[in-house]
Amino acid sequence: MTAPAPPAGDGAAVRLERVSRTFGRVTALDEVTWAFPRGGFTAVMGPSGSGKSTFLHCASGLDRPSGGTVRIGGVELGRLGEAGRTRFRRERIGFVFQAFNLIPSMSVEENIGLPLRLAGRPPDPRRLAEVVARVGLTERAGHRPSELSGGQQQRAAIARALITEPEVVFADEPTGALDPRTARDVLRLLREAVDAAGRTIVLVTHDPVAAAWADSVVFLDRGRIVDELVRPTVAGVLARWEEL
Ligand SMILES: Nc1ncnc2c1ncn2[C@@H]1O[C@H](COP(=O)(O)OP(=O)(O)OP(=O)(O)O)[C@@H](O)[C@H]1O
Repeated sequence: MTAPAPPAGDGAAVRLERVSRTFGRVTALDEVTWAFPRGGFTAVMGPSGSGKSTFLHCASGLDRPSGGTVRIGGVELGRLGEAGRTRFRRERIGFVFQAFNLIPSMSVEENIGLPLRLAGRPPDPRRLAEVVARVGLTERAGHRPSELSGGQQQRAAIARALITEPEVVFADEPTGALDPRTARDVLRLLREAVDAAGRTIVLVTHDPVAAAWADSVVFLDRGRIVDELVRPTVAGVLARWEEL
């Protein structure tokens, strides 16, 4: 199945055309064609081994597909060399992982400002303070990640992912290590980034509660997108999940 394709170039933040990834004789992604709308929040779900991580790696330029094309903000990633892709990821894509991946020796504020410093654009202190405040970490700005709770660390990681105003944020099980209440705060932040700032988010998750925060859920099975649920509810996601 294919997405109702938005107009070429503009309506889609991320566009995959017949993207495949094979590992030896295993086909982890099988000609996936999909367009992720700009300013949309999409969850990607599927059983273990269905290809979610492979999808995330190929769609975000962390890995090169065996076939097909990925375009982000109109740039075809396959045309960039290794160094070009690294730079593109750093400057135009945000990542949030289950394990937070903050740098232990840096303060919260330094971690959040890091992508801008790496891009040679030292953060304006006022804007940095605003971003820190938006994720509720003003009191913790000078602390090290180890001094923060898991939820606070993930909020810092989200601020770090958003600070470059990326084309798209890829979040890989961002609530996997959090209790349900803390998870809800993190999901609310992602939702706000879409609703208030127009960001585009692709969330890979096993969790129907997390998926129900998205505008739509796409289901992967054996390396293919097999269904989409628009305006998902937890019950709706669970019902569809049962059928996979
Ligand atoms: N580096 C690799 N080498 C060989 N096979 C791989 C590699 N990465 C993934 N695969 C295979 O590709 C398929 C899809 O794996 P993938 O990790 O993308 O699934 P997933 O949906 O993310 O699974 P999970 O939910 O368990 O993390 C599986 O059959 C997996 O064994």
